[in-house]
Amino acid sequence: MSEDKRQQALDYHEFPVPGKISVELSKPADTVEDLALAYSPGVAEPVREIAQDADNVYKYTAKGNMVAVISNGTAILGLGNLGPLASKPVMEGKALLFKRFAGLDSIDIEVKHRTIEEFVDTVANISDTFGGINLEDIKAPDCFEIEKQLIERCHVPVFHDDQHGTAIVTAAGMLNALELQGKDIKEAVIICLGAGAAAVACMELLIKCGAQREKIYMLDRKGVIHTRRDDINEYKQLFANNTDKRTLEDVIEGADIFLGVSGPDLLPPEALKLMADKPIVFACSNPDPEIKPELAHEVRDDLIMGTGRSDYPNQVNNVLCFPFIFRGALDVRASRINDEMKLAAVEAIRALAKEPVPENVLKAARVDKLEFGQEYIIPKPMDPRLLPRVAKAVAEAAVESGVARIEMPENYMADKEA
Ligand SMILES: NC(=O)C1=CN([C@@H]2O[C@H](COP(=O)(O)OP(=O)(O)OC[C@H]3O[C@@H](n4cnc5c(N)ncnc54)[C@H](OP(=O)(O)O)[C@@H]3O)[C@@H](O)[C@H]2O)C=CC1
Ligand SMILES: CC(=O)C(=O)O
Ligand SMILES: [Mg+2]
Repeated sequence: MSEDKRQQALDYHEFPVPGKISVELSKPADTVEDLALAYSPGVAEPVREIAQDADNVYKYTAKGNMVAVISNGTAILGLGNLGPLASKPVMEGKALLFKRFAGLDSIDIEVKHRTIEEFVDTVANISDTFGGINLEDIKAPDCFEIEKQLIERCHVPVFHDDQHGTAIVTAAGMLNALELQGKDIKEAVIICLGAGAAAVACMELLIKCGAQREKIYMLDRKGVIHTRRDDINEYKQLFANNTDKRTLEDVIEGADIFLGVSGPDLLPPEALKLMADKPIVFACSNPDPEIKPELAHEVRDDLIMGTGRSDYPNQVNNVLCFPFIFRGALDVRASRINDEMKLAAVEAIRALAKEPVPENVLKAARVDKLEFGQEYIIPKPMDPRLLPRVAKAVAEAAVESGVARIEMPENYMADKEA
């Protein structure tokens, strides 16, 4: 990032007030009458109602529209384990996106802890306060155990965004990119650089979309994950390939897909040259991708390229999912976010990229034209149609799969479709 842009980013966060979120009141609190309703004595009435029937909490408090963004700062974007406090700007950023794109109130919570048990206890003990829990930037393999335990213990949806939000958006973009490149997911040879939270979830969801496990080569810092390695955890084990290939260069020759969910500049241009015709490269590490798009386009003119960033075409980033999947889940009070809801989100995101793009989206994206093709495989985050399309698809899937605790609201999202 240039010095100029760096300062701009710091100023954005510092001025006119520090940070990116604040709390606003939804009720008047000006007069003695207002205060007698908002606080003592009036507040005792909803207290009594909730004590009698816990469901009344959705009627009388902000719970039903509130998501907690919770991190321990152990895998902050691709910057690594920089601790809970340093993760705060990212978590405030996620809260900003929840509000901006889905109207959901959101608060960031950064947890200092020693053991997985301590983290899980902390989150489980406060979870009833919120309509949903969005876990963020927690490193693998801890994230898998943490999410599993929290799903068991919490009464509201728990969703590790780096796993499932990333996987949903990757699958949506990948299916479109494969279609454009004329390739079949069942035949595709897939290289996944990174073997953590995002990698494991992305590969599992691509398999649900038709990818063949044996055609996937996953790599961590030590190279290819293969069946003769004895240093891999149970999650990497699921992707141990029975192969003699050991390095990125070994596996990438003739591959159709490269997904980077690892770190900056880890895909050398020489390796990209080895890929099959019409390759797909999603270099999703933030803020710095596994290969810069300029460099990738220099060595290949037949590729479809995506990154996690806002300032290049094809932003493959979980922002296209998490605001909307929570919106849909909360609006039907889903008890969990299941595979049916995830696959519904994939299809809804994917389908939107094939529709004509409205003028206001072009304006916000600072482009003259966007048309389904190499440079536009996935919607822009500021596309207002994402909210009604994805939230509705998710809510309907929740109802149909039996995890919704209330019925589909009448004319759900109709006003947002205009
Ligand atoms: N665009 C998007 O929407 C998203 C992008 N990401 C990006 O994906 C990356 C990983 O995030 P996440 O999965 O949450 O983090 P994790 O900490 O869970 O996993 C990181 C993985 O990257 C691997 N890795 C790191 N450096 C190298 C290297 N030099 N060579 C090979 N593998 C390497 C690690 O290997 P090992 O297991 O050996 O330590 C580990 O498997 C980050 O850059 C993040 O920004 C994540 C989520 C969403
Ligand atoms: C986008 C995101 O969540 C990440 O890079 O971690
Ligand atoms: Mg993240």
